[in-house]
Amino acid sequence: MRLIVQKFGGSSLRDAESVLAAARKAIRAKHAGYQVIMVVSAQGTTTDDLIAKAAEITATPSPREMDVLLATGEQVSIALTAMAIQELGEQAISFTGPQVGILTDRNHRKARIRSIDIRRLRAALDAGQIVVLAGFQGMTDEGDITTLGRGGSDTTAVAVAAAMKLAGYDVTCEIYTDVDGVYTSDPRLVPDARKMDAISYDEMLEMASMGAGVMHSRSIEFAKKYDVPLMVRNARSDALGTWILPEAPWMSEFPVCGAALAADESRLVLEGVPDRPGVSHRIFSALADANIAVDMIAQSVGRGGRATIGFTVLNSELDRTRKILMPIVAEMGATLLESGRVSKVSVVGAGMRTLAGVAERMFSALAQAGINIQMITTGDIKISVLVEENTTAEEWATETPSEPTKKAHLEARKAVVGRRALRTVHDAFGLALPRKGAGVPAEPADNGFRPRPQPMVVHSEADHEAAIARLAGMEDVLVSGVYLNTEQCRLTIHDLPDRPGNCARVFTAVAQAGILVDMIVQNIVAPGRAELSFTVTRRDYQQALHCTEEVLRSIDPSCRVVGDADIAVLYVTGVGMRTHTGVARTMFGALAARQINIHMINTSEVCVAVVVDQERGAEALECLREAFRLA
Ligand SMILES: Nc1ncnc2c1ncn2[C@@H]1O[C@H](COP(=O)(O)OP(=O)(O)O)[C@@H](O)[C@H]1O
Ligand SMILES: N[C@@H](CC(=O)OP(=O)(O)O)C(=O)O
Repeated sequence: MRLIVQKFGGSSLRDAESVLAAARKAIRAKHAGYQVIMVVSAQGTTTDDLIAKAAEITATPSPREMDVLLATGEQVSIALTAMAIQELGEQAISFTGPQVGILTDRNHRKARIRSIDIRRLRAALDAGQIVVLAGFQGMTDEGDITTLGRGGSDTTAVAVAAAMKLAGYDVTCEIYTDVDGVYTSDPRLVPDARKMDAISYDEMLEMASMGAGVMHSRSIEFAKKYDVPLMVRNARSDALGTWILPEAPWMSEFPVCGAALAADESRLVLEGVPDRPGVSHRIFSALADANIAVDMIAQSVGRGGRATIGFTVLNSELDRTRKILMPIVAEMGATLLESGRVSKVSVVGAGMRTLAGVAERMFSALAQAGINIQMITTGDIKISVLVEENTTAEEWATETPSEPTKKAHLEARKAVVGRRALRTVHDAFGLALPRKGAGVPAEPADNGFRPRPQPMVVHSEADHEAAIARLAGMEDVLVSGVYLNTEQCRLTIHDLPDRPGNCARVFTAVAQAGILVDMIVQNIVAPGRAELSFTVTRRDYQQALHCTEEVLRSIDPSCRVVGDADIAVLYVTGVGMRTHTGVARTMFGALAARQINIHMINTSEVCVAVVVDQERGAEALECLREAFRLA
């Protein structure tokens, strides 16, 4: 049986008229021959309003009671939506998450789904009902209500779609929102952003985790893991939206497919950390134990037995992070420093793996716009930079919109430097121009429904079986591989003056020599001085050293580059690598247990990479395979 799961976000359920419009879409799908499950969020800004109500009572609400409170928003929506469908003459039934057995762990406010019991959903569908299910919520084994983290209704929708797919349904999942699809950047912040026709799971995963709030990143993990056909589209039109697909060859033709801004992170710097095995593990496992996801990590190359580690966490986790790290920092004889407000701007694209010059283009554009970069990290298919927000309250006060707006969108508007940086990189990569995948005029809607283009990656039977076996722990992390690369060499520039344009000059010189740079880590290690490390292939090593030395002479003769040809890079790949705090913990823990020192770290949603001494590379590979139970 063909089943469609339609998720409607709060922005598409603001008022009675939009609830009725959503109901009509579901009815139309049913009349087109589909069974329909609607997953709905709380109306408009309800969740923000509920959080504000709690804040009027207490600054430290109990997480359990917060979940009881927040889950009410979605309960209002399911009842109203079911009534709307009935009013329009169709049968509908509403369910909360607990009513259909959405079981989660006990992490209130950011619970992860463990399993879904689809029996009640199936019975209602078989009885001809349109099912209206509350997004964002579940319950623990003990029957306590939990919520899945902000934006979590997307995850409910895709998880339900995945569960139904594994039960044999032919499923498509549509995410209805207030824009036409996934754009090259947030269209509220970049007016000339373009709608994409398709984007790969990995690209969307990185975009979402880098701040593209149109999708909840964990929902993409499910879609990728269970190969759920997924389209983001507009609740107010029939135009085809954006397919989220397995990667297709044409996607690598462009170095960058999109750019994103995150304005809700804080940067912390640990200075004078002992440079020895186990230290990263000690720090990041303490945060992982408290379920704090660390975003960018830039660990500088140690000097004199001490290293600097810079990293970012969500603003909402700052106090907890500080509290956890204080005793550890004191014990290590290190110092914990905090930056002021920062914004993170990232570019994402599958083509980055093979096309040279992406870093150069990004950094040059920012330098030309006079924007200084505080920190840089790269992933397999993304580059992120951190910029300082030095704006005054008056600068952003004028930006406050008149209509009720989600707090997350207001935060992004306050990021004056971040927005300027976002537009700058969007322009630098020509993302506003028509191109394959983002520029073909919208096709006429085919009654609003259209099967997904053929997946370009064929999944083996074994993958399928493995996926089914994992349904019991639906949101358990899926580490798919560990790889060793001994063909990379590292270059480190010490004491690079921290001024706009210096990174750009280094990477321009390297790109002009046609050299592809892999990992990049930049960190401010002393006032006014940055440390910049990057890796290139062995073949390009001598030439990269030579051009870097040359360009440094013109930047500042006192700074120098040090090369290391005896390194090994280890990559752990999969989905949800960053948000599942346990991945970094397992990885750093396994290396620490073998006394293998980590020289560089890079994290992204699809890959965690570390640099170790080459002579320990094979051993590190073996111990990580063991740690992640990979044959
Ligand atoms: N790359 C992007 N493409 C489209 N929209 C984006 C992107 N990045 C951020 N957004 C923002 O996401 C918003 C939709 O998310 P949200 O307001 O949470 O909707 P919903 O209530 O439907 O979940 C859009 O209005 C847009 O401003
Ligand atoms: N209502 C929840 C869950 C959600 O997913 O909402 P939306 O689909 O409107 O982003 C929130 O605001 O976080």
